[in-house]
Amino acid sequence: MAGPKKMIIDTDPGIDDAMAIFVALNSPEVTVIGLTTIYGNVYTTLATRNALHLLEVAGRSDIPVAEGSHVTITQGTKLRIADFVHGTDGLGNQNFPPPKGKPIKQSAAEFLVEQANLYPGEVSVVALGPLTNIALAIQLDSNFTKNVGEIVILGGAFSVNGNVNPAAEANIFGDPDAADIVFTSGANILAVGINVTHQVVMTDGDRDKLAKASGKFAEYLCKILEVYFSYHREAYCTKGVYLHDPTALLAAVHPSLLTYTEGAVRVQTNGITRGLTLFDNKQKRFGEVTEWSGKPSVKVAVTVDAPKIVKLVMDRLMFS
Ligand SMILES: O=c1[nH]cnc2c1ncn2[C@@H]1O[C@H](CO)[C@@H](O)[C@H]1O
Repeated sequence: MAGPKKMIIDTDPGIDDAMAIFVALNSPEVTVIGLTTIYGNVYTTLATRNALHLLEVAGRSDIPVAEGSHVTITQGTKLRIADFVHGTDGLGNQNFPPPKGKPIKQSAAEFLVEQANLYPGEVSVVALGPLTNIALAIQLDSNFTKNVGEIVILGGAFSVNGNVNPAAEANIFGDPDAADIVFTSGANILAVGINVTHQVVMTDGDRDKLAKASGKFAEYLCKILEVYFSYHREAYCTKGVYLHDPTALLAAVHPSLLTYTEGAVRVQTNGITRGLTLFDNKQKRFGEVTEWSGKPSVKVAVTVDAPKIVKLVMDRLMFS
């Protein structure tokens, strides 16, 4: 029998990132072998600080944190930071003390390449932010796409509106050029877009249950969740929050909870639809060569067993 799946979480914590990291740390099916950091919900420096902090909260400072890129793959420095979703500190404006730990010397891309080389075919990368680090790993080592077991991407809006604007989902919008490199790289990819994660909602009632639980993850999350809930009330008029990152994480742990389709995905890199993810469903055999022709297929999630995902998230956050 194979042991637990080795997992690297590329993350921009982020309130739903914190939930996903805690779920992973409480999932016996996986061993988290490292966190790599990226901008998105916060700038990369703060993402690193938050990643170290969350591991300290969990009592898992043994897990290495490798800092990722501070700029996009095209050296862009005008980043879109979603602090209005997560608070200016990324973790619900709680002013937590700085972590004691430090990131390792390797960059995120170097760490990803090293671990994929060390355990060929065994490492699952769960990418919860813009895809810059993953694209850098692909550029750093031409064998990375073969060595990495799978890349589960939280990102894209497949046949639905985005959440940055009608075209684009936040993680893909964060670095569309990197996303296009990753989607066309030939790696074993599963994309979990907001067409799926918007079906997975933690309700106000679930949050009340979490508040009554005594586990350390539940206790911590109840301190930081309010900012995320109030953003959803205002932006979406929902009585609850979307479980984006935990859903992608659990897609790596229990793939049978989702269904998916396969085909090439390209990302629009400029214009008003910058960040748009476009999937070729192969229902038409095009007479001409297109920008999708000959590109490797990826898996794109289509349906999700939302009640089971919510239950797993709740169980793993309440009993810790
Ligand atoms: O409305 C939004 N704008 C920007 N980012 C968002 C929004 N809602 C959630 N996220 C963040 O982006 C990823 C999903 O697209 C999630 O990681 C979530 O934390």
